[in-house]
Amino acid sequence: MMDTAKTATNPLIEAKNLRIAFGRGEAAVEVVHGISFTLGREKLGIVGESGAGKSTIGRAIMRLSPPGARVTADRLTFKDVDLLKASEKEMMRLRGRRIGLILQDPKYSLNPVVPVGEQIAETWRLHHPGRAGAREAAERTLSILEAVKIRDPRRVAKLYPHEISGGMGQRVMIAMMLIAGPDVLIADEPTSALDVTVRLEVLTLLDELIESRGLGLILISHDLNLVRRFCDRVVIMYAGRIMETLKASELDKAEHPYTRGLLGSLPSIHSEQRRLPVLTRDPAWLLGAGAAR
Ligand SMILES: Nc1ncnc2c1ncn2[C@@H]1O[C@H](COP(=O)(O)OP(=O)(O)OP(=O)(O)O)[C@@H](O)[C@H]1O
Repeated sequence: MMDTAKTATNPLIEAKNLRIAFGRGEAAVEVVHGISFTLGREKLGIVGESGAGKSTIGRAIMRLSPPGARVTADRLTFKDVDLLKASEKEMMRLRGRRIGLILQDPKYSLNPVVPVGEQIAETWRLHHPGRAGAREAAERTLSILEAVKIRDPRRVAKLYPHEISGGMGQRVMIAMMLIAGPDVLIADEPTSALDVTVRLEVLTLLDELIESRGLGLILISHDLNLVRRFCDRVVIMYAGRIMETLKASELDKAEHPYTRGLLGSLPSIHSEQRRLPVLTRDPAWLLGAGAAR
């Protein structure tokens, strides 16, 4: 599948033949098998079952792969920065500042002993060292809390992470990522821990912020239904390979058997007739069916 002109001309992130393996020498196991995709100023979903390699890809882009991981690619870039070759100092500037990461549970990302407002203000100061005034940081914090639609931001800013709900925690995380002024957000199952109503609220907010600020979003999820609703394009992954890349609006027309299987697993009045295919063989056989790399 060809990329749209929007993403092909000026990608924010480009991965070409990205491979990720864990372990060394003969014991090395490749879990991402040479995948390629681009991200423009758009919402790109990466969907697949557990173990497909989605989170591993997100971490490789941030260069936060665990020790023992080997990441290689013909190209892995953020704008003109080579993410495989950039110095650690450059990566520290990129992370948080230009590429924000939102994980499933804000409890693991927030410092439990610091009020949330202070953590957001600290992020602002870290990324704007020349303008480090405490007053400006506090004002920016209140205005970003308002932007993520937190009511009574002055009160909330003083709360500790354990005093806020899961949905509020994700709003705080989004605020903390946005205050740095990034180009790209990577959200890895950002709403999986939330109940349905709050999930929709948080995704709608994320959607509005991405659109109004013209950012690129990679939304990593096992939930095709959610991704098709919020994303412009969808990368369908299975066992470390991209089966197919499609516009979300074209998902219904997908011909690839794996995508059709995933679609079939969505609840419908005919759901008893629609089953996920059981993939017992190497998924390479599926690649013949019109898959993008
Ligand atoms: N640190 C690691 N060491 C060895 N193998 C790993 C490591 N991290 C991930 N893997 C393996 O890489 C593969 C991809 O895992 P990954 O977490 O990226 O999948 P995922 O699609 O994000 O799944 P989930 O939705 O369950 O998070 C899996 O087979 C997993 O066991």
